[in-house]
Amino acid sequence: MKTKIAQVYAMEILDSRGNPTVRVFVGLDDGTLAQASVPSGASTGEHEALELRDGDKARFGGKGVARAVANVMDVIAPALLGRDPSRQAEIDQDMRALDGTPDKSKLGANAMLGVSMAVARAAAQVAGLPLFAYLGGPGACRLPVPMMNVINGGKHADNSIDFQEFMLVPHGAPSFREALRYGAETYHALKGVLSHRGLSTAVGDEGGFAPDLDSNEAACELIVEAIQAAGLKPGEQVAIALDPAASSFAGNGGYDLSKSGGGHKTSAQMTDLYAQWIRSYPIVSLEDGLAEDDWAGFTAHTAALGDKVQIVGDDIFVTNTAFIRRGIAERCANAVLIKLNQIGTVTETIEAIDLCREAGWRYVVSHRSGETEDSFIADFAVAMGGGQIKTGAPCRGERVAKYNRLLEIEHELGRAAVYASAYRLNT
Ligand SMILES: C=C(OP(=O)(O)O)C(=O)O
Ligand SMILES: [Mg+2]
Repeated sequence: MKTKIAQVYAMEILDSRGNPTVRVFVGLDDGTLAQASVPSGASTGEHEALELRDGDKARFGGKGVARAVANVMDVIAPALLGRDPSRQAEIDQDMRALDGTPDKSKLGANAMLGVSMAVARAAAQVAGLPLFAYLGGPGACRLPVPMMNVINGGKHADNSIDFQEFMLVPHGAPSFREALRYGAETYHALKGVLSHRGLSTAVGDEGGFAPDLDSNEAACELIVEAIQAAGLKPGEQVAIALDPAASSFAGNGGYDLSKSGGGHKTSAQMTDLYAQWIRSYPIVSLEDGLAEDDWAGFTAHTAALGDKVQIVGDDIFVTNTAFIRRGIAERCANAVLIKLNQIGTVTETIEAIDLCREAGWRYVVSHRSGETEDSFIADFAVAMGGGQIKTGAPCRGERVAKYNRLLEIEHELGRAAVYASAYRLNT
């Protein structure tokens, strides 16, 4: 007899910014208990599925998630009791039908995703498999190259940098374990480089340093210096990825680099700026170099830069197949940032990834700037086999939880583990 869902329970917990978020427990009739916690973004795309918040100023300034929690227990739970947890796609479909809105605004994407992830974990436990193997099958052996955010700006830090994320990409390492070491050692070297120049080593939301710099470009220079100071080779062992998160500084028909005093730029001027940087620094990936509604700009941007670096769309696609499909038709990018809570169920996230695979696009499984200790995305990245994960600096518990889980998975896979060291965008 199949194991059945016997209990679905939710509670309000805190995320890494001290804001409330949803944790869901799914209990089965054989005593299995699984849980999952939902992350939360700050530089959110306009078309993301809705994160339901209470709006009651007396609790957490309106950011409470009591309504989402109640939706799990009062609306979703009764519909799932007695169901087989391995029927993930059906369960996700039924939750969507219960919600009935295009943006999940009735039940809340935070309520639905918590249930969706906890159901997957419960089913994996029943199958006697680690989550990555349950979701990815026997071929799930590829450890992702991490994108490690070591300098934070934009909406993630109160400093003078417009661009949100400057990341290390240790693509030249022989294994995930070594990649993590390259990243951690470069992170520590960067702290030394900053201190030596009298710059702040305080950190932003994702654990990267958040100094006040004279220009955005100075961040690339500091990172190259840090890679060398760590005894590693820039471009060969460790490269750079950028997420300017340009929607957050779009304005006046262009882009306002006002945090750094960099003036106003048109879409074409932004692309020229990136082209210059790509010539000067070992950059392999550029995410959201333009704003979410600048579709024509993205097409030109990809035509100009897409054969040199990976062009990743985050806010423009919001892990939504409708937007990704348009992006493929208009050649707006060559990769998609994948965030489970942008779309709100595990099944729809896998559909977005399937679309990328069909188009020959890459995909990067990603955390949010507001995270919890839940390491679901580590297993998910291995299961989906895309070979890339973005999950912050190699410090702060909520980021390190994902890296440490990837170390466990690599250990568990043993000789079968493959690090995507073939990741070479320029060849
Ligand atoms: C992780 C990101 O930030 P947030 O979670 O704030 O959207 C991002 O923009 O890629
Ligand atoms: Mg982004």
